[in-house]
Amino acid sequence: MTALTVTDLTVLRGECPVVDQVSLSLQAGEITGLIGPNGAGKTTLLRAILGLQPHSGTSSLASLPARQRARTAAWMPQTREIAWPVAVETLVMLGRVPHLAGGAKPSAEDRAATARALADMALNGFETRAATDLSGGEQARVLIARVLAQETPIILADEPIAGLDPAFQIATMQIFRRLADQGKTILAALHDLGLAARHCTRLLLLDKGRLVADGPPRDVLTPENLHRVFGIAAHVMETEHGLIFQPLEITR
Ligand SMILES: Nc1ncnc2c1ncn2[C@@H]1O[C@H](COP(=O)(O)OP(=O)(O)OP(=O)(O)O)[C@@H](O)[C@H]1O
Repeated sequence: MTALTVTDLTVLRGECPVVDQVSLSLQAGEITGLIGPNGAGKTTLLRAILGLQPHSGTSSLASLPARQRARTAAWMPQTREIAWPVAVETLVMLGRVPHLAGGAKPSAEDRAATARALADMALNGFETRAATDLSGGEQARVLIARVLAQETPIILADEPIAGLDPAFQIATMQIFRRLADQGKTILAALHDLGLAARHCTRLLLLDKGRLVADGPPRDVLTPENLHRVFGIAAHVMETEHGLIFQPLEITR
């Protein structure tokens, strides 16, 4: 089942397209990594897909009314600023806002979804702590928990594992995988090509705003693409643990 359709999406900064006629569709059950070098347009593309960025072309998500969009897609931005010393549980509960009728108090289901999300990110015991007092990685886990609590069919995340230690990076990718196996659709911008290779079912490779490759990780992480787009060579190997990717050297 198609969960998201994007057609000819273009974002201009001045005269210059930073997202250039991107078309794609994502299916339910896919965990897709959006990869590309710094400045390739990953954040801009995700924001345009969500309707947060002026664009031409169409995104099936951007065209939804705001409340329906918030019930359809959860968004984890790259900037992780938590402005207020709000309790962790309260912050995660904010993910339930799209599900509440105006002015309504959280229901038992809202509390259960919040508890599940806190447990998924190993935040039991953190509930009453001020989110601003946590470490950077702990704050990232709180913000992922808020996304999980939203329980939307689609999750868009910009560098969700940046700043997490290796165990939480793997745990987060495994949670995304579990959600995809339940029929949800995950699109995450990722710089760690090793985790992208191992955990994503599909990779979208963006270069200078253009989608230059789209397919299973082994078909996208080719020596040609790695040299042309990232300027690196890497060791890519099928193993019993899945595809292993190790960057080796700069090629230009
Ligand atoms: N507010 C802005 N004004 C002008 N140009 C911008 C603005 N935000 C981003 N850009 C430019 O748009 C291009 C794409 O930026 P974007 O943040 O989407 O890239 P990215 O692939 O997410 O990069 P990174 O991996 O470094 O996070 C870059 O050249 C960037 O300099």
